[in-house]
Amino acid sequence: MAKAYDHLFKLLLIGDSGVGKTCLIIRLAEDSFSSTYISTIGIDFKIRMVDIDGKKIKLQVWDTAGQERFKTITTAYFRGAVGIILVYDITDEKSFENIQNWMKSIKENASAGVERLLIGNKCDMEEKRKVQRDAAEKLAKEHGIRFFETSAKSSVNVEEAFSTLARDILQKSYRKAAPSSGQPLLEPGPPRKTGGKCSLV
Ligand SMILES: Nc1nc2c(ncn2[C@@H]2O[C@H](COP(=O)(O)OP(=O)(O)OP(=O)(O)O)[C@@H](O)[C@H]2O)c(=O)[nH]1
Repeated sequence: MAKAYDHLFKLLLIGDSGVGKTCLIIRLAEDSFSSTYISTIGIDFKIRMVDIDGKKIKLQVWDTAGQERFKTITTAYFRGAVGIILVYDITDEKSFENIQNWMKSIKENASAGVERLLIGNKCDMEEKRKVQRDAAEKLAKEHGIRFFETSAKSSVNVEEAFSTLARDILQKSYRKAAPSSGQPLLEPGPPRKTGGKCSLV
């Protein structure tokens, strides 16, 4: 029987409580949204298949609890992830400031070559914006990672963010498999600058 997928990528979403991690995963896996807030207890995951450059990728997306009291449990899952998405809420300055702490936590707990991506969620709430796009772009650049503004509610950039991360991981795995060539074996993905535009801005 043919294998159902070519690669399995374990991804992890981290960020303060209430920024929309669960909603982003539900948008990705089920294409739905609920405004009822049920804080995640511990950790959970959902599956989504994506097709990247003709490869079937099974994304196993882990949802962590943002609350401080679950930190010991959630950081234990960092090590197994090949990709980590750091999420803040564009209407919540504190959640953006805390991205630095989440970065530190990745350094302390995740595997060395883990691929990271920054998301500013809730970009449908432009009138309540507290975090300017420029500031987030600058932070992403400093860390050499990509940045997207998303809305789990309005389904803006959610697919794009996850697909881009999956593509970057895939490219990296091919480079690793053929280190002597120094070239990716697949077509290169989009340019490495920060990407994504909240179309509702
Ligand atoms: N307007 C708007 N609200 C959102 C969006 N994403 C999430 N929310 C709302 O924000 C609240 C928190 O969302 P969750 O996805 O539960 O947040 P979380 O980051 O998983 O929170 P913890 O589980 O406590 O870590 C809920 O009321 C959601 O409906 C979005 O893109 N736009």
